[in-house]
Amino acid sequence: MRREKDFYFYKAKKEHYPARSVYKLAEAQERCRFLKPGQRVLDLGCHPGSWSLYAAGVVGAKGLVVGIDQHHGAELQQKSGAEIHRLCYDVFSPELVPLLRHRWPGFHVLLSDMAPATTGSQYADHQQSLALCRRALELAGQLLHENGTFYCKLFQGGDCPAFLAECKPLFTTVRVLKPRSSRQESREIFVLGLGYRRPKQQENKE
Ligand SMILES: C[S@@+](CC[C@H](N)C(=O)[O-])C[C@H]1O[C@@H](n2cnc3c(N)ncnc32)[C@H](O)[C@@H]1O
Repeated sequence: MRREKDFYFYKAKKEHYPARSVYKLAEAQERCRFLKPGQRVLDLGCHPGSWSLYAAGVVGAKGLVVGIDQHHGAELQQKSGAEIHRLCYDVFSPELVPLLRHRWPGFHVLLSDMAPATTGSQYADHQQSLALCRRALELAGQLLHENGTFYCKLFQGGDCPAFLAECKPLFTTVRVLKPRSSRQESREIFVLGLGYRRPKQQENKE
């Protein structure tokens, strides 16, 4: 689908972000203030790097951003903010969690802007997006600190309520956001989980 260069495209260019998608995180942050100085942030599907750059600016020099994407990306140009580590992995790789756990003691915020390659079938795109969201939620269970935040893109479809029902017991608050910068015709929405609560069973196992 051909994309019009709109207000957010030019704003991103002016503000030196590689993609207009940055405002889908920035708007959520302006509304809910979940990114805080000093936090460690895991950014799934980070390429080309706008969310990582934005998060690095908010968490600042004492924080850290780890971006994961199946595509290699060019080094990000940063003037200040947290150090950004980019790792080239498929999020379904079994090596990912041991590697992250070895290098960092968990994360305060897990972001996922992961999107499947769209097929033209709304049903197939929804199911593939849902698989990525479920993997992000699974990784949250393994890597997110108690009381942490989850912010995840989902292509809408019939199984949205089921996914929200899976999120609800794991967070104090679950909200669905549709930022203004997300195109009206796009089926994407964003699920925000605040206050991660590790399930009791999992607590006992660890
Ligand atoms: C919309 S882009 C992310 C844009 C990014 N948030 C930014 O602002 O620059 C979606 C990304 O998800 C990545 N992705 C999709 N499936 C993935 C997977 N299984 N593992 C890792 N990355 C994946 C894609 O490679 C793509 O770069």
